[in-house]
Amino acid sequence: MKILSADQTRAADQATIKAEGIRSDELMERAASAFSDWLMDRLSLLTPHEVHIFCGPGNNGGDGLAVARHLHLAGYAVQVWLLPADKYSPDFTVNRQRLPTEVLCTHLKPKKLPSVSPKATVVDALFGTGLSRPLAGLAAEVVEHLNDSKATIYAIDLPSGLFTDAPQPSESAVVQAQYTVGFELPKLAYLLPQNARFVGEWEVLPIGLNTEFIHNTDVDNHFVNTAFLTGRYPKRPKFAHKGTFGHALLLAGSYGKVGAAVLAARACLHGGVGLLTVRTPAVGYTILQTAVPEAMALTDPATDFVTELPDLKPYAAAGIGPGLGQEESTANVLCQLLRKAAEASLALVIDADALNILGTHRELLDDLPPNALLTPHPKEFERLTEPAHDDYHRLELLRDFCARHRCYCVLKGAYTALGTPEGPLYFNSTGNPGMGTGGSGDVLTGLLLALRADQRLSPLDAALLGIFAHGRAGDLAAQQTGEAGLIAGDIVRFIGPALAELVS
Ligand SMILES: NC(=O)C1=CN([C@@H]2O[C@H](COP(=O)(O)OP(=O)(O)OC[C@H]3O[C@@H](n4cnc5c(N)ncnc54)[C@H](O)[C@@H]3O)[C@@H](O)[C@H]2O)[C@@H](O)CC1
Ligand SMILES: [K+]
Repeated sequence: MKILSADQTRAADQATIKAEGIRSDELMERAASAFSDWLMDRLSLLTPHEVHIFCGPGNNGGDGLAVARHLHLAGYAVQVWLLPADKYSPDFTVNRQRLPTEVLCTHLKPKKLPSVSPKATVVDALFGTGLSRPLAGLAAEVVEHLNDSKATIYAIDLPSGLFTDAPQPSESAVVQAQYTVGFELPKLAYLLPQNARFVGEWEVLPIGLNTEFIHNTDVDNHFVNTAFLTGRYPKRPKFAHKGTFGHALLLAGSYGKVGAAVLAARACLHGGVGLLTVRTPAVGYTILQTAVPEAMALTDPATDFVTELPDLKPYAAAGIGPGLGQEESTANVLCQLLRKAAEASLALVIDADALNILGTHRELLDDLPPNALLTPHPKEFERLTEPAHDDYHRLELLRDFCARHRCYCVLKGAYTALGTPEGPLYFNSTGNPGMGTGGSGDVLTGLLLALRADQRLSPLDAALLGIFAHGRAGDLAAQQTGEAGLIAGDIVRFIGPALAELVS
């Protein structure tokens, strides 16, 4: 799914209105009735509900007024509260006139705000994508009042006070919604950790925005769901052989961290690789041969950490990092690998300690071969770039980093973001908090290594599929283990089923 900016959303509205020959209030009616149906599915008519709808002067307020009418006609006890303004949008005015006279509709006054019980349902329709500056005065007072009320707040399109595409000043007033319900496509603001306490859970409802306009619009950000991946992971051909799926080399493990190599190796095998060879220090030999008999062990001469790069000729892809340690001779191995990878046409996946080595030897970043795939979490990423002021800044750093080094970079988080050399970012939709557990990243590295070795997949598709399947495997595993009980090995067990769902 494309993620549109506020300006692009406005243009999509206009394109829809023009293409279908409808009035703008008819499009608003679609949005309002979709929201009302969604809300009424959650509110039972049997329990009396105090529903307060707070409306601003623009089309977000217009949506709120139309929702008030729908709920009233369905039998809910609704009260509307209007934010006074010099000017109201035309569609606000249309819906103000359409509101049945029995619905109580009151202008808000400073220092005399209505009492809202903690049991009440509040619809926040103060401001949406038209917010042009942080809230102040009465609007800010209303927002603080709603946040203090402890009522359940449902925000239409955006929690009021939150910008669509940029950070707002840290002290500004923003509604803390339990649910945010948008239209047609998700917004960037929904996906960032710093906005989680405002956005709450979110959902988007279809309202039939013009598909041709959306198709022809170039965007900076995409949201990756199952539909987005359709056609990217082909069925394994009947006459396929080990070569089709590639021979991967995994450089991983050091004394005390051979488990990371085991997890990555298992994930790689379950990710469908043709052949896997693992380079570990000698201390890993017995462990690996016992725990992962399907992999070949290519033991380093040193006992406790990897010191020598093997011949790269046999391999289609190499993964380096899980449990590797940061010894100087290991750093040399990484350095040689980077220098030789391009010549050997080797796809690279770089994780964990290999990223930390890059962080302390930043000059090595200039040697990254084209299309290398890096998988840092935010702290590791900042070691490669600079500290970010906020989540939006971090995404800009990601975009710049990938463009400068012609690489793919997976910034791990709740909505993991994939940066690409071409510029667009791709936000993943699978995964759960149970996956914040030791070894989860090693599993991702192994899976990505398998998909980068698969000769049928482009670097972009391999990365998108791997990130999505990793999260989905975690979701499938959590259904059995619960989130707290989930360990990295459980994710591995569900890689196969997660990938199977993506075959198309
Ligand atoms: N495709 C869509 O997404 C659709 C969107 N609609 C709704 O339309 C909304 C956008 O409507 P608008 O563009 O009218 O914008 P808003 O309703 O978000 O707000 C615009 C109004 O607020 C004022 N304003 C902006 N910042 C302010 C501030 N800090 N303090 C006080 N006043 C401020 C502006 O002067 C203007 O009057 C969306 O968020 C959505 O709810 C729907 O009606 C139709 C379909
Ligand atoms: K709102």
